[in-house]
Amino acid sequence: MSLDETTKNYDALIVGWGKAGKTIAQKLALRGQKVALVEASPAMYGGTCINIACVPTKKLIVEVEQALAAKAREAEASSDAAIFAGAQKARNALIEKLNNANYHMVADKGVDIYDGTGEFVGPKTVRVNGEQGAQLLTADTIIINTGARPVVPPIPGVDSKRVVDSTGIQFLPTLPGRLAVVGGGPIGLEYADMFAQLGVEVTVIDAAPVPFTRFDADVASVATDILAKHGVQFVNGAKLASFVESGDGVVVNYSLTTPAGEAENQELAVDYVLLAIGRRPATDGLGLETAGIATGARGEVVVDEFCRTNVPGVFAVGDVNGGPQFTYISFDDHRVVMDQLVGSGKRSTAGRIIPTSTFINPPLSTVGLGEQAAREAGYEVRVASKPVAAIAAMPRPKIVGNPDGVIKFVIDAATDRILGASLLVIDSQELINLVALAIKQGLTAADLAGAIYTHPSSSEAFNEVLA
Ligand SMILES: Cc1cc2nc3c(=O)[nH]c(=O)nc-3n(C[C@H](O)[C@H](O)[C@H](O)COP(=O)(O)OP(=O)(O)OC[C@H]3O[C@@H](n4cnc5c(N)ncnc54)[C@H](O)[C@@H]3O)c2cc1C
Ligand SMILES: NC(=O)c1ccc[n+]([C@@H]2O[C@H](COP(=O)([O-])OP(=O)(O)OC[C@H]3O[C@@H](n4cnc5c(N)ncnc54)[C@H](O)[C@@H]3O)[C@@H](O)[C@H]2O)c1
Repeated sequence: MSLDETTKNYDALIVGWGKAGKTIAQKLALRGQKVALVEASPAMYGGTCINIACVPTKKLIVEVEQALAAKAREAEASSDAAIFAGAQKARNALIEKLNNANYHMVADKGVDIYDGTGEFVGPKTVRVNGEQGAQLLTADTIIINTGARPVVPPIPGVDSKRVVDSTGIQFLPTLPGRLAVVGGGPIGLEYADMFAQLGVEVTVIDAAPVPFTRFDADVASVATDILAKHGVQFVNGAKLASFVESGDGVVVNYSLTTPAGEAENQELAVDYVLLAIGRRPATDGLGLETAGIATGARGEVVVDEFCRTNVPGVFAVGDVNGGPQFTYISFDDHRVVMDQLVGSGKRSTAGRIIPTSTFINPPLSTVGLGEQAAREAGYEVRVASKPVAAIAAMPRPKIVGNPDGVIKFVIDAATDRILGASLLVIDSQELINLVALAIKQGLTAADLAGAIYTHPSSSEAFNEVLA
């Protein structure tokens, strides 16, 4: 949209092209409402997930895995660098298409799109600061959907061009020989595993005491071994000090604590550093104070279980409201807000069962309570667990050539109800959704064990593990 000096009024205004916001924009426009969407950058039409996060990272991972599998079969092997370059090319082609498709998905439904950063200048007034100038917009309903940004620690050398974030690493000019991944969360682990499988010397440096620290210890140990087998090295309990560029590389300086409690300085020379130590709600510069919209300690917009801020008519959805940072949570936030705007107003974020998948190879997926957490919650716990390679009733991992991993269920011994699961196995990004539904419906281990599954599939593991 071109910008002019008069204030434009809308029924609904969405600030930031996130998953929730773009879905709400389309639905309200189809209902005949006058809707505007403000996005800081055309390169981000469609939001973080499709442009720089979930989709491009999984495209890179899949391309690399498929090319490596082909390479293992071929007599004439392509180089790892060529495989990486091919994966980048495929990634770029896909993302360009999706960015364009996302633009049309919204614009073609009659939503007015404004290029520029949105900034509140009053409780119900947003100024778009664009290249062409400023534009004032008002609306009865305003939805903040600005996502999150990488956390950047205030340490020397952090602005080096050899220190890249989860976006920068997708555009490395060549495959590095040595990579330090600072942060062993999902971003760090997914990239670490992919680059290690490409023959890169990868070291994950994390502040947490052990790798996969948020998972059950036995599952974490199997996952750590698999990544170690792929070539990933882990440094845990690290305190980051600085990055120093040196020649064609960069040195990571950090310290470890000795058993005597003393700090021991360490350094690691690499070609690049991927910095992935978390993402913070993107509220800087949004003018929330001017609008009187409350924020919390991490900068998140404070909302209730209906995604409502303290200002009537203003909602915050997705990463910016400080909830779990997943695209599907943003999608669910959209359902909550739509129910407020045009439904019964009853749907809320309370009581969500939230599965997760970390796309290492094989993927590690979880839902519900871990073993320790279940015990701490007072349950008498039964654990049903089996290494994937030992599950006779599930030949699929052997068919596809990846029998690594473990399947573990945490069950309430008193009722036989499923409390949680950790699935480190091929296809777990699909299986975990079935388990999440089972937990939501209060199903028992016997229900899942007794179900009929197709063959050869991955879900038939449940016949055996839960028997
Ligand atoms: C590398 C990576 C991999 C990930 N992988 C997965 C995955 O596999 N599965 C998964 O579920 N989640 C994954 N995530 C998390 C997921 O990407 C986010 O949770 C999700 O995209 C958040 O969506 P959102 O609706 O909050 O907003 P976003 O999609 O983040 O959109 C926010 C938009 O607002 C714009 N914006 C910001 N400030 C302003 C402003 N002031 N004015 C106008 N526009 C503004 C931004 O440019 C952006 O386009 C990943 C994240 C990263 C970084
Ligand atoms: N597959 C998926 O669903 C997927 C994939 C990628 C990202 N995401 C989402 O994006 C979010 C952000 O991911 P992330 O991996 O950046 O963050 P994270 O918060 O999940 O993990 C950050 C890691 O960095 C470590 N860390 C924090 N400060 C540190 C420091 N100063 N020095 C060393 N280590 C430090 C933490 O111990 C932790 O292991 C995730 O929480 C997740 O919700 C999801």
